[in-house]
Amino acid sequence: MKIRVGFGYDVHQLQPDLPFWLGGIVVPHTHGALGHSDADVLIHVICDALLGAANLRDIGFHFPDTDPQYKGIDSKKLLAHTMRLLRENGYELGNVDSTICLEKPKVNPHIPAMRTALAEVMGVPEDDISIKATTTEKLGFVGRQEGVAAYATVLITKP
Ligand SMILES: Nc1ccn([C@@H]2O[C@H](COP(=O)(O)O)[C@@H](O)[C@H]2O)c(=O)n1
Ligand SMILES: C[C@@]1(CO)OP(=O)(O)OP(=O)(O)OC[C@H]1O
Repeated sequence: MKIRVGFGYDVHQLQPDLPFWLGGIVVPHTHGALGHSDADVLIHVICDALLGAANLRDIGFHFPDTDPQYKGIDSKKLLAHTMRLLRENGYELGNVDSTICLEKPKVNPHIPAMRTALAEVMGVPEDDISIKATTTEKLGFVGRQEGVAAYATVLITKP
């Protein structure tokens, strides 16, 4: 069996009065993430980690932010498409581990709903998706609440 790993990193600005899409759900907050899509930074890093693991370039290659068809798109659709690409190339997901870097709000109460949403889109058990969160102790752009960052690592397998 072939086993490969992939890694993803992404950042989005936070702006007032936008819906805060994160992990496939809307997290109640005064600010939301700004992007060409719905700016779901957690989904974007999972897509990038999956694409990287299969050596299939990155999210901007498959879904360019110059293409109007992706304007405001629900990132769950990008994740579903990424999983199709992965499976077409003979891979299946082993597991995802991820970290959201965000000063406020606390996202811990929302992590179960994010795992449920992502597992459904990806067609995998919830147990295969780990989501963690950390502040940056008020340091940097995350600490100043100017942005949200995320990291993901995935393992994929091919029989
Ligand atoms: N936006 C966040 C940030 C953190 N958490 C949870 O709080 C714990 C402590 O965070 P520190 O940055 O102070 O280490 C962290 O382990 C998370 O469980 C959160 O829910 N939402
Ligand atoms: C998802 C895409 C496409 O709508 O747009 P953004 O929401 O700006 O996200 P980013 O992670 O900057 O890059 C990928 C883009 O191509």
